[in-house]
Amino acid sequence: MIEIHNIHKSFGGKKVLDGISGVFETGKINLLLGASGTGKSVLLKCIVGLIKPDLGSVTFDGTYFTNNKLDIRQEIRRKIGMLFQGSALFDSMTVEENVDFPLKMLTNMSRKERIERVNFCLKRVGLEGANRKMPSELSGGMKKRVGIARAIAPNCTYLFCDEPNSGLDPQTALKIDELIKEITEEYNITTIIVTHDMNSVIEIGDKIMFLFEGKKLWEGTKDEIMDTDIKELNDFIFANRLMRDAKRIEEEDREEEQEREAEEHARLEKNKPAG
Ligand SMILES: Nc1ncnc2c1ncn2[C@@H]1O[C@H](COP(=O)(O)OP(=O)(O)OP(=O)(O)O)[C@@H](O)[C@H]1O
Repeated sequence: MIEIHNIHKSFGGKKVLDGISGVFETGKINLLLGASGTGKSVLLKCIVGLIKPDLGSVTFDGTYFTNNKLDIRQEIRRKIGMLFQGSALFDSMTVEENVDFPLKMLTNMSRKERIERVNFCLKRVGLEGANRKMPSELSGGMKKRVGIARAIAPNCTYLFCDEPNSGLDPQTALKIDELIKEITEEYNITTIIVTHDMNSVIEIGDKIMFLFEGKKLWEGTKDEIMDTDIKELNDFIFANRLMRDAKRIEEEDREEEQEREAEEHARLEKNKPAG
């Protein structure tokens, strides 16, 4: 579990994060949702320690991270896997070398053990045998898979993904979402995904935190998100026509159900034996 408390961050007098607190649960997909420029990526970077918050703290499974001693921060960092926007593979390295990279940097594994681990991770993301390929030979979806294999290679406890779907067609995006969800549940990882994709919310969002202009305006589950009365959140969700249609259909179904129940009730009342 990751806990953040009262995170503030400004750049040159411009407030980007304004006192954000919350909990990200283990074995769950935790989404940071919000429009462009609302501070999602900055919050993610504050959590992993790439940006130092001006105020506030982050705790990983009870261990204080922000401003803690370097060796403790490094120990936590070793447990973090990152999937960057655009995959960020090393173009001059093969797939195998890309996935092996964090193992070389972060573990004392022998070469044989590392290659076994690389092969295991490639198989897990559906890329068995792609070891010798170069990133330039891969599709966008395959690159994301290599990025996921690289992120989980050192047995990460925490997984951070910055818009893992960007640039993918809807079908491939769904497959990548499902893969991240499966891996999260299988290895009991605390996963945080930055997104503005409502499809991801509906498909895999166990817990959602909605940011607006640097503030947390709402948090809840995907089943609750369609029924809030927060204007900014509704404007965000229903800017998407498919979401408006989904909401309309849900409301029509609910009305039909209520009518059916009322008719059934009236029928039972009518047929009640007198006295
Ligand atoms: N290093 C930085 N220096 C100055 N300003 C920054 C820096 N990083 C981010 N910002 C500003 O902080 C604000 C929030 O940026 P952030 O990247 O977190 O938005 P976002 O919600 O992730 O948007 P998107 O969905 O477009 O990626 C933006 O106005 C951005 O210009």
